[in-house]
Formats: sequence, structure tokens, C-alpha cells
Amino acid sequence: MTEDLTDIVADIVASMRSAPDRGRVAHYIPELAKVEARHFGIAIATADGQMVTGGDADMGFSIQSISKVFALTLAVGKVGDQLWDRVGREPSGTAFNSIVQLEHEQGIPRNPFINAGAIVVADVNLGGHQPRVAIGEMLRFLRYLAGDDDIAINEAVAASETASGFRNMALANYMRAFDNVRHPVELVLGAYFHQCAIEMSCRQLALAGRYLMLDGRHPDGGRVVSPRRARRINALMLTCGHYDASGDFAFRVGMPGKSGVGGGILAIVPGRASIAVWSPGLNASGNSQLGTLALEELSSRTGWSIFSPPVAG
Ligand SMILES: NC(=O)CC[C@H](N)C(=O)O
Repeated sequence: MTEDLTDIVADIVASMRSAPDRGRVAHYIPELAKVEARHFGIAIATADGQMVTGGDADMGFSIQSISKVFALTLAVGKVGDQLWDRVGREPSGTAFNSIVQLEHEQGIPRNPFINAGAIVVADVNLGGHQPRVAIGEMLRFLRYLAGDDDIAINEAVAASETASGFRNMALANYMRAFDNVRHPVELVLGAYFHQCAIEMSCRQLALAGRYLMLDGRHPDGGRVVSPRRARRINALMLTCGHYDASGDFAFRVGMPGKSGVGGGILAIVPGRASIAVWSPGLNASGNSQLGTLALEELSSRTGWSIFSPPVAG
């Protein structure tokens, strides 16, 4: 890369500040609707240990579906490849909260990143315990990955989704009928809604994603997951991380990425960078409008993409 990353990030922040179309903030979770659309933040943790940030990089936001990446990591750690008996690994081509495929596919969700799949993953992570045990485990995991003990749950967001999460209740009950949700639905959703309500900044999220750019290693030297598992999680992020817009995201950005309806996106450039962007306004597929644009610009300015040949040095 010839250009300096700091300059590129400053340019991206400036162009996002003046973007005419910021998308629409999620309304179906009332507490999320209160967040102002004007925000934009970006943080890049590089493999050589730099951190480059811009805009509202230190403002906390609801990570929502980005939590599904970390929940999946914990679930495969617990049950290994047995997870794939209960969740598929194919893009769904449908919206994040869709129920249609479940009837024809015996209650087995297409992948762990649509809501139905993440609810099964939450069921696996409960492992017979109360939701607070699973949530405590998830928080400890994120704090360890990011090296930051301030990561916490926004209880107002969790309560808001508990009161309005009718689709998720339908999904969970439907899968329970197929015996693919095994704990009481209220407990599984309690864990799921709280994991979605975890609040993190772009900086914390970029730090937490580093194991996915480092082939499964924590920068402190510890192993979070095996290299093969890290690659597989990245593969699922690329193919399923943006729901029915995953193809478009791969086309425009070329990085494994996971979005959330809070407006965040975690994107990984294996061997190079763990990137978090946040802007609350969403596009029609429920992915951050400016977050996607910013990553597209970052990819084109840096050449970062899993489809570009490796660069020496
Ligand atoms: N796409 C998302 O971020 C969805 C997460 C949200 N908690 C939901 O279940 O609807």
C-alpha cells in the first residue's frame, strides 16, 4: 500500500460526513430507533499492531447480529462439527428474520447468521444453564478478545427487543416443534436478545475481531480457535454475513463481513486487518448504508480484498 492508512481513513470520514443518503435507522426494536443517523465511526486494527480510527470510533453501539460471529465461535468450541447437524452452511437468499425455509427444511436454518440459525446457536450455547451463565461467558469472551473489561450489555435494548421480538419468538417456537431448539424458548431468546444488546465501539469491535485476521490466534499469543476454524468462520461471513445482500457485499467489498441492525459491520482482511465500521442508517437489506460504502472505499483505496493477490511486506 502506497497511501498512508491514516489519510485514507480521514478521507473516508470526510466523505461519509457529507453523504446524502444515510439509510434508515432500524425501527422494529424501539430502543434502536432512538439512535441518530448522523453518526459514523471506523476503526482498523492491523496485523502489525497499529490501530487507526476515525469519526465516532469510540462511541458504543448495539452490536446486534455481529454477536452471531462470536456466538458461533463459542458454539463450535463446545460441540465442534456436530453443530452442522442442526444448522446449515449455505446462504439463505432471504431476509435476516425470514421463516419461509424452515418448513421445507425440517426446522434446520440455512446458516448460523440468519436469526433462525443464531437462535439454534444460542440454544447450543445455553448448554442446560440459565441465560445469565451463557451471557456471562459471551461477555468474558469479548472482553478477552478486545482486551477491554468495559464491554457490557445495554439492558434497555435487551428489554426493548424482548417486548417486541415477535418474529424471533415465532422462529424459536417453530424450531422447537422440530426439536431443533431444546431449551425453553424464553430462556433461549433471553440469551439471544442479551447477546444482541451488547454494546461496543468500533475500536472494541475491531480489536475483538483480530483472531479472525490472525488465523485464529489472539495477538497475545493465545489460540482462540484453530486456523481451519478461523478460515471457516470467515468463509461463512463472506457467504452469509449480509443475508440476501451477501453476494453484493462480496462483490463490492471483497471481505468476510458481518453486519448488525445497530448499523455496525465487522470486516476481516485475513493476514492484514480487522475493521469495524458503524453508521446506524440501514439499506433495504438491513445492513449499514454508509458502513458498506465506507468499506467499499477502503477496499478500493487499499487494495484490500480476499480476491487480490498477496502483497509482499
Ligand atoms: N440483523 C440483525 O442485527 C438482527 C438482530 C436482532 N436482534 C433481531 O433478532 O432481529
